[in-house]
Amino acid sequence: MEALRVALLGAGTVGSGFVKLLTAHAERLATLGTEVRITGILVRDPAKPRPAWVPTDRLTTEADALLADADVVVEAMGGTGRAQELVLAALEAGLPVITANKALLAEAWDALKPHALEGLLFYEAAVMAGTPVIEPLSGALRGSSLIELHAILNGTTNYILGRMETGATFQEALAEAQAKGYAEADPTLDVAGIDAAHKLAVLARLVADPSFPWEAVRRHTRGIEHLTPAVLRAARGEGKVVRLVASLYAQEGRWHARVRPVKLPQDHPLAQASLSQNALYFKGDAVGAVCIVGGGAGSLVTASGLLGDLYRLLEGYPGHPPLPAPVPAPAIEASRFEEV
Ligand SMILES: NC(=O)C1=CN([C@@H]2O[C@H](COP(=O)(O)OP(=O)(O)OC[C@H]3O[C@@H](n4cnc5c(N)ncnc54)[C@H](OP(=O)(O)O)[C@@H]3O)[C@@H](O)[C@H]2O)C=CC1
Ligand SMILES: N[C@@H](CC=O)C(=O)O
Repeated sequence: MEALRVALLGAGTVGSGFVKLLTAHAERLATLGTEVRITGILVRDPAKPRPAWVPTDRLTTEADALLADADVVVEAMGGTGRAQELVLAALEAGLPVITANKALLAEAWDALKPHALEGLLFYEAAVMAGTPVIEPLSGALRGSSLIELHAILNGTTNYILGRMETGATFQEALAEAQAKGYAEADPTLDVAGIDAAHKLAVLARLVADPSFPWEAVRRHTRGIEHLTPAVLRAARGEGKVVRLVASLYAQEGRWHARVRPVKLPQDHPLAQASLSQNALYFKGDAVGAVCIVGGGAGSLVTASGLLGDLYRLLEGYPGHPPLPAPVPAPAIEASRFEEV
């Protein structure tokens, strides 16, 4: 049986979940004729306590040696600093990279895009965790041109808003989301809308424009820091819920991206996403409306997306390709939501 050497970058919430799932899938993976072996796990502090199933003898701080001994890199470190250096080094050496890091994908796209076009970059877990959106948007839904897309893309803020509706304060709800492993290492990225904006930038390159600039999303991003239980109660009184919604729509002949809290009718498809769940509403010219709802954050939910990509790689499929060319912005008025 062939061996596939995996270099895992990170053993935090997502990385440790990946180790657990990979172990559970060892036999099924072997039926594909490959023994998948984690050769090392890059961390900052090997002495930190880890879940029992993380093999502490494989923890390392030696990134170069780890990459030199790998067939594939699974990146669950986060950030745009060291993660960017290592991911680019791996890609430039021709190694496939599976990543959950939407900040990197959003902000370092110019450097990553040529490798994505080569089929080396797999990133299902980066948007809506293990709930599939990258694969349908870069595959089956290419048969339709985008009319508009609206999505709840951040589990932490959706959890906070849901918990505030049932009596928690903002700070209590945020602390719970952190304890459950939903929040970013810096939770400002969640509550200020930046994490949702990162994910929207990733989606925009799959459905609107392969070079959609990160800055065009970031400068139209607002978070949920100003929301209070009283605001959420008032919305309920109108039959609405307040949610952080990321939108991509056409106006005056070009694509626009927005992330902001809006009032949604309680029966809107996006409002079906509860607590840490996410939801995506895609309207295409031929397929019509498609809605995908599921887990959007957390250890195993995200690790499932990483492992799904590993299966994709082992089955011989390339990574997720951006659009080959921009989709013309249609002259159709998009849905409007009331901002809060
Ligand atoms: N949490 C979630 O629900 C989801 C997270 N993601 C993404 O997955 C990635 C990881 O998130 P998460 O697991 O929550 O983050 P954590 O902070 O829990 O884990 C990060 C891991 O990376 C290691 N690490 C970070 N920086 C360095 C560095 N410079 N050198 C070596 N090791 C480093 C840390 O080491 P050490 O343990 O020693 O500190 C830790 O093991 C991020 O990109 C995040 O956005 C995506 C979807 C969902
Ligand atoms: N912090 C993120 C984690 C998943 O991407 C979120 O809350 O959605």
